Amino acid sequence: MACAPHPIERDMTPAIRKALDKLGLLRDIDLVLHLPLRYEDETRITPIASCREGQMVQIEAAVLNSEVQLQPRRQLVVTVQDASGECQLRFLHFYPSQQKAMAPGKRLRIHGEVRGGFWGRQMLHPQIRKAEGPLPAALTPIYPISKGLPQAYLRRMIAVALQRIQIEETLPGTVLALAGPPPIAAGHGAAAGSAWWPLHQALQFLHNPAPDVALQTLEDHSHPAWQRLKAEELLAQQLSQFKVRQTRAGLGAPALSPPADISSALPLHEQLLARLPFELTAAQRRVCAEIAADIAQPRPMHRLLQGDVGSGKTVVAAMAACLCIDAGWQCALMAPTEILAEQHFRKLTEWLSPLLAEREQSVAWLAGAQKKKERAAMLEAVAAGSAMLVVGTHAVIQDSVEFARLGLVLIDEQHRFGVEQRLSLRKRQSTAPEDARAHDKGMEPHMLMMTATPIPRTLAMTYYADLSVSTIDELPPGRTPIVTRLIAESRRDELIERLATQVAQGRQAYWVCPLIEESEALDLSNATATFEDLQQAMPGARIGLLHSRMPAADKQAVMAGFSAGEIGVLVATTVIEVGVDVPNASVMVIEHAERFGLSQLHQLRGRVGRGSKESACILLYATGDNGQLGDTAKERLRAMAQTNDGFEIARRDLEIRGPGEFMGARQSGAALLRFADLDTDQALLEWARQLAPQMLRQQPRLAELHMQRWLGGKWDYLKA
Ligand SMILES: Nc1ncnc2c1ncn2[C@@H]1O[C@H](COP(=O)(O)OP(=O)(O)OP(=O)(O)O)[C@@H](O)[C@H]1O
Repeated sequence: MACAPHPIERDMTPAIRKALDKLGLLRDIDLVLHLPLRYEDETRITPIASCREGQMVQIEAAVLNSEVQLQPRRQLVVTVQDASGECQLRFLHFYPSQQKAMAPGKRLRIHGEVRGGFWGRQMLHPQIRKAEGPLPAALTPIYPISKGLPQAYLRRMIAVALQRIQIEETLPGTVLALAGPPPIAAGHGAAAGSAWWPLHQALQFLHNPAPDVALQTLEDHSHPAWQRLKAEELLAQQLSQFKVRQTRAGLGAPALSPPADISSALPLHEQLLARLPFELTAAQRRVCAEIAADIAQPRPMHRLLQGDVGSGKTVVAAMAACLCIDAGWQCALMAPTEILAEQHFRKLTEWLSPLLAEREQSVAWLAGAQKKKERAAMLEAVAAGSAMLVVGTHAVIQDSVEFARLGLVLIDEQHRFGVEQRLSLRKRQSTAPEDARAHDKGMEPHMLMMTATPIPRTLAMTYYADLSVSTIDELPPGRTPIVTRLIAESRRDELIERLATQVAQGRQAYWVCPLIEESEALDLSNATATFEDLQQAMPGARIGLLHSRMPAADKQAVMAGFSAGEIGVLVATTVIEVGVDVPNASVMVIEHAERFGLSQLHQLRGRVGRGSKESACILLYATGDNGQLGDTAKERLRAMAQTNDGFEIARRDLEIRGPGEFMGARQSGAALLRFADLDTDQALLEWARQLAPQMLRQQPRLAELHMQRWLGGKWDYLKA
């Protein structure tokens, strides 16, 4: 949908444009669907004498006095007065311009939370405006914003968009006429109204609610206007899921079962089993059988393989690749980072290359940083069909890669790839021109996505059309549980001393430095500083440094040195987060652990405890100015120390972060739920589930419009 120029675009700075882009606010419809996080009541003035402690209020008062105090710390203290009394405003950070705006004699409208104090009523960092013009008639919406985008500017943009947009109803007339939203589950807010609110009215209301509304119903999203919006969103998501399902039902896939007249003595997967230095666990055998049965069908498999860190997913992937190759089809494995892809490549080549070589077949490697000549040779082998297994990063799915007969795609850590990349790989079909292979055309490869971050079943079902799930719920034998300890940053020196002793005894350790959002440079300096510190503190040990900006060859060299046991301590940014497998490493130190998400900490911790050695994970945490760690941060870190179970950690992570963040939805662009909540809105979800297939059949135009509206560009993509 083209976007007409916005009337206030002339004041748009590049920073604002960037922020709007980041928030996906490109069309009028995106703006009107960008709903407030909360509201402030600026419609009335409360006399100072009636303000109660803890209340959010707006007062109108004149400045009596304004001074910068230096004790107990530097702050601006402003005393204001109305006809009923006085109040003190305190600002710990302030600009000279603010000081000027609050000079004695100025009349101000002041919005903030009232606190009691030794000197009477106070407000800390209230919002200040000049006392002029009439009071607004509606509550003031506070929107989610991004750096560079002022609230007031966004508010103006949304107001203009609301004025000029024509919103066509997409709920079928019969639905709107017959019944209202399903009742809200007990304990989740007020009951909804009895009829559906028209969409236009619901949007107008949510952007400008009348001041007499019960604020609670806006905050807990139980208001009928919110119900309408959540219903819309869930319907769009269900429509897209059913649509994808419909499309997929019509697709074929190669039935990957071994040919009856197999000439070699043993099928490839049995040869692999015979070569492995270990036996498969019962859980690994079970999931292998599930996958084998599924890819033997002539319709595309769409399966998630989940297993805790270190549960042995790689060998299952290798077994699946063997089945595919035995059936005469190629297999591709894609990993999100070069380190991880490289490690898979090394392992799979070690396991499979000798076996494939006997059949004049090979394993190919494709990555971004690759010599032209090598890449060309690989591409040729892939196109000719002699490279039966292709391993790499997203370079595997570039247009220049043509497979002769792609039968199976394995995606590691699927939630790190965008939905576009996944779909683009799925669309890879046989390009062979010969008639003999004409039947391969129009077929989709089977897909197996692997993850160590288990996705709760209901969530998976809601986000992915007909996804089957295989779970490895058992760790290989002989693992000793990892002991996790929380240590305050103030004890860093003590920790380094102990680590030095352990490294001298032949133990290997990772030392992970935190990711500081939006500042790769800072990340780097952190890791480099730690690297230098450790070098000084442990003159006897070899310390390695690994970060994402290093040239691929250097990364490989460092990883190889660590794998071979030559490097004692590997200082790294989170590039090692997923999948790195060095069984001898037995200590993991995570600096600023409080900045990581739970699943990420679990992934990092999973880099140790892979051998039979006793392993330890040290979560180094920094405390705030007051010497304390915040409650949520503490709760998170304690959860890590309490359990080694990835499923339990995923459950707690989901509780803390909500499904969108948890699924890595920001990057994935998956049909996201911004407003609805899968826990509290189950009745609405059920309603949408029932309506979606019916609407696709009976009102395809409305269904299409509805998806366009909610999913925009993402929907164009899913449709393709
Ligand atoms: N059945 C088994 N018995 C013994 N060792 C095994 C078994 N299966 C796998 N392993 C070994 O366990 C280690 C972990 O396996 P793998 O790297 O496949 O785990 P993963 O599930 O991919 O973990 P992550 O999610 O952390 O990448 C490897 O060194 C692998 O060789």
